[in-house]
Amino acid sequence: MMEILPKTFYMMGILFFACTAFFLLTGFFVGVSFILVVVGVLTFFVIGLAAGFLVIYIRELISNNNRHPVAGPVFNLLIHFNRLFDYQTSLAQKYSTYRLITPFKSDVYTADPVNVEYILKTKFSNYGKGKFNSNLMRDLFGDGIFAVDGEKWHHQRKLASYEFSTKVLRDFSSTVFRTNAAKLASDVSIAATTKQMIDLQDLFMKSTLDSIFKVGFGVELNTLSGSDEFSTRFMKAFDDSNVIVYWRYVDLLWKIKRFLNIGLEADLKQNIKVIDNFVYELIQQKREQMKNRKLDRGKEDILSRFLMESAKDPENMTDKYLRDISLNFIIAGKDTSANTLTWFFYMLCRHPFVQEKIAQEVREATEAEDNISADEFANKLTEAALEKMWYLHAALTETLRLYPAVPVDGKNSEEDDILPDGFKVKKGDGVNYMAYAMGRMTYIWGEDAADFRPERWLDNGIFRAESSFKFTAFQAGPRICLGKEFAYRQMKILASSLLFFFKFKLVDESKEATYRTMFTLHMDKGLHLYAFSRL
Ligand code: HEM
Repeated sequence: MMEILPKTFYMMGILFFACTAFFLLTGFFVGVSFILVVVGVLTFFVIGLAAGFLVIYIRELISNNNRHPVAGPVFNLLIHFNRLFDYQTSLAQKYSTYRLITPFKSDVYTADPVNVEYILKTKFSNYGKGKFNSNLMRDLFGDGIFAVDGEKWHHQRKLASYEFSTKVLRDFSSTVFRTNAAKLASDVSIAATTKQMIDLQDLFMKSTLDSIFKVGFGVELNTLSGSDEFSTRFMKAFDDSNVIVYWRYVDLLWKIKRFLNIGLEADLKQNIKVIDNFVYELIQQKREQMKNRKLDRGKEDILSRFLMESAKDPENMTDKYLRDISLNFIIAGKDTSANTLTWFFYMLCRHPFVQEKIAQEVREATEAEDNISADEFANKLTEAALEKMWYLHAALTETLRLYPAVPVDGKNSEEDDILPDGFKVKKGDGVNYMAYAMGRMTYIWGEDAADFRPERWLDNGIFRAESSFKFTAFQAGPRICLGKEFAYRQMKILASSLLFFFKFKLVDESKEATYRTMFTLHMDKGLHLYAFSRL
């Protein structure tokens, strides 16, 4: 019955379409206007498609094919786009793993740590980014580490892993973070003295962009000082592209719009031009630096390492490939840490007791005096001092549990498979793990899952990590985030500098913060605060 039903509907659809075409053509010959004919044909075409999809949907809904429960059609994502991650959370409360039906395949969404471990580690080779994700991301991410699998991923991962593990990079990055933390504290100090409102998200974005340029590419950017219009344009183009490319997941017509160069796709093209100019200029500058041996740190930054590789293998490591690699590192290094810090300060304003506790911990760990300057204080943020800040570490982790910088992450199934929960996945299905929803599940974190409680991460005052398949903010398995340690160090240095000198309050306590739906969990319209000097 199940096989006959859709075939009958398809036949009816074809018959319906043929009759329509016949009548419209007849109408055309007897003098009905061409526009009417086109509109008529298009209308019936859309109705035909909708009927076809309805058949597929009903079939998936009622068939008992040992597949995950159907939570709805993929169009539900479009309806709930502005609150997408909360919509996914509400579904995950009903089913730990569920499916959304698209016209061509199923998209599986899971919040089950056992399935997550299977996808990200046990059967890693079956769950890559896949063609679907790569095609969608390619215009912006190109062949960078976030968008590729196989040989290209291996190559980039290997070179970057080596770079991240060196002590030189670690020491140099700490120095850069301290310098930027002192700059940030000075900026906030001016706002505190003049009682001006600040957008902390904007300041964090600038600060983390400056850091990734200096550490990753050995280039001074200084967006925090606001002097460079070129980089400000780049940041705006970059954020807007992130939103538009994410929108493609719910826009079935994006390829047609790209072909016709209309709507958001036309905007994306313009934005990518701005981004490309910026990144190619960076690569050019870097080449000059290396040629003239003006590079003070020689081989230690990530871009230099890739440029040296490209000199050995110019055919494969083209400028376009270098552009992709660099851009993916900017995405990785800028938004994730800045967004996490933003939600962290939002949580501290909502929980002033936690804010005070961290300020006290910072004071004790650094043994800093009240009259210290921002630069002197930054120098007190040594590795030893940072290591003593367990409560701060726990509060950042608690923030990432509730507000993971990458709220949902998509893979693709290469072959038919069965997940550990016993349900089937088909070749070509999307398989996503939902870090945002997982952080809110009582079946993972207990009855107080929705509460912000840094204490849940502490055992006798010492930080206790959880399984990376349960706390998935940094992904897990062979593709686990390469910058995790780097990110914690940067976030701890920036947060402790601000909390030592200032107390923060929301400008509007009554307003609940929300996100702008995109790849990263960006706070919509920024984080507007007042800072008050503590000293
Ligand atoms: C709070 C901060 C951060 C969070 C929550 C975070 C989270 C993640 C997540 C979820 C992924 C997997 C993304 C995917 O495959 O689609 C990832 C990958 C990655 N992250 Fe991070 N990240 C953070 C900071 C950083 C920083 C600062 C860097 C570098 C400077 C970095 C470098 C990378 C790289 C290179 C990958 C790709 C790994 C691979 O595919 O093998 N991350 N990160």
